[in-house]
Amino acid sequence: MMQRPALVLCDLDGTLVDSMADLANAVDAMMAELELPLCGEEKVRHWVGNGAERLVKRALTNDFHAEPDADLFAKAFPLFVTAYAQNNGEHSKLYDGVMEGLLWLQQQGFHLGCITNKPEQFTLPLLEKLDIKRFFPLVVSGDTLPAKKPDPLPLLHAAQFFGVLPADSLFIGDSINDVLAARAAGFSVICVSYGYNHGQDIRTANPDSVLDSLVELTTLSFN
Ligand SMILES: O=C(O)COP(=O)(O)O
Ligand SMILES: [Mg+2]
Repeated sequence: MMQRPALVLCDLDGTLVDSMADLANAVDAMMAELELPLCGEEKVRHWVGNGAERLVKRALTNDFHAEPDADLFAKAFPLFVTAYAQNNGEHSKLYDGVMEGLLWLQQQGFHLGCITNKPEQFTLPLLEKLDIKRFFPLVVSGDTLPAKKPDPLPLLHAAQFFGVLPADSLFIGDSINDVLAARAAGFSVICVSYGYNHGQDIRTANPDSVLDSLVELTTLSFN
């Protein structure tokens, strides 16, 4: 049984929102403009999770870790930003159970925040469009602070913002980056089974618990 948290932070892409179609379309709009081979949703799905710059680098190199030519990246990145600014939210939707889960978290009286590696210019319109911005008094995006997940900084910042100890805090995410950030920050961590974890089963990252839907939050019992 998990200790009752005072603060619950939620990841965005792959946890609350299925944003894959829009992300993949924006990546492929960039690739098309560069006259490079299109990537498609299946590859892009495995590349999401470390922010927009890393996503673009993975697309340009067709590799998870490689660095593209600096001039190519400098040309490509603004193309991605323009394309995603245009289609952000077009085909993105909340996963089943998210609204019920968020309403329950709110009813419990937990402090709530959203911590994403997505750049702020995309995060805020997407939260607004899907009508979930209202749940989160604090939103920390990938470029809000000097470091993003898997660095613990955004989580520690949120704990400090609300005046809550990390030991009384819970992170809900979908990827190894979320688990690593939560562990480094001293948070508990619950993961969803359906998100984007670079093609790996999130159970291999050993979160405290795995849920198939956020509606299952309503059945958790806390100490
Ligand atoms: O933009 C990304 O790489 C993923 O964002 P997330 O942290 O909301 O999953
Ligand atoms: Mg995610």
